[in-house]
Amino acid sequence: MSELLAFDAVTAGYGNAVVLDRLGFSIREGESLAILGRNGVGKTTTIETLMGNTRVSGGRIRWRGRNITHVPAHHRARAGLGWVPQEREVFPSLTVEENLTVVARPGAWKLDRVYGLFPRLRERRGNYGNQLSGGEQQMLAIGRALMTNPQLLLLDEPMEGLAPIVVEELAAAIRRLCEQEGLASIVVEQHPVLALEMTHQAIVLERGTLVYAGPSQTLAADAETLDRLLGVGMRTEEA
Ligand SMILES: Nc1ncnc2c1ncn2[C@@H]1O[C@H](COP(=O)(O)OP(=O)(O)OP(=O)(O)O)[C@@H](O)[C@H]1O
Repeated sequence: MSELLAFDAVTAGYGNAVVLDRLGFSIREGESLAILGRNGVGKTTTIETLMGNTRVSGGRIRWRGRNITHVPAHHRARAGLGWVPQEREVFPSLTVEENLTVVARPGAWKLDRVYGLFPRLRERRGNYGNQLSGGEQQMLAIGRALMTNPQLLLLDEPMEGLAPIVVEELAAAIRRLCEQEGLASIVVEQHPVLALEMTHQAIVLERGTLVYAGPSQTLAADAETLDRLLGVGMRTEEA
């Protein structure tokens, strides 16, 4: 598998405030990566930096081998980055189906395939965005990103505020995307147990710096490291 994305010692932040400090990691095609860390360590800023929304003052971002460090944000989205923002941002006055079709770009992901992944969206196809539950909105937000036929799906805390039963349904869909559909993804998550179950590789940040990188399964089995870096005991954590 060839390399899809690489952060090479990226230093970035907002204005003069530096948040990411020489951050380095990479993702190969078809690979999923969990970005973990406590509150405020720079997880969302990593995604914002990838999307071109921060000020990069050092290092380099490579996308399929090309240096995109200073490529404007709108060009990056078109290059195949499918972002599902934390706020979900579905259009409230469009139906589910309109929300999906309005962003469609050519490729293998079409309405039927999205409905296959999220049967609930098919059932709600005629409902407006503002008539959906939080879980359905999240499914729609992911479905919208898929309709753009991305090469890398970026999920920022997809489970936030959702009921446990919906979390299970979403986690299964995201796992299917990574394992069966072979779509590369980055998952930012507060719940390490869940994130590690959904991904191949994991990194942990502390104050904008990389403090751990390795296979998700290895980290999931390492209760001591999880506790030390993330303050969670695997046995006691509730997903
Ligand atoms: N738009 C912004 N302007 C200035 N500072 C910001 C901005 N967004 C985030 N920050 C700061 O950057 C730091 C990292 O925030 P970030 O949201 O990336 O962390 P995070 O790991 O995603 O946290 P959380 O898990 O709480 O969402 C924080 O100190 C935050 O206050």
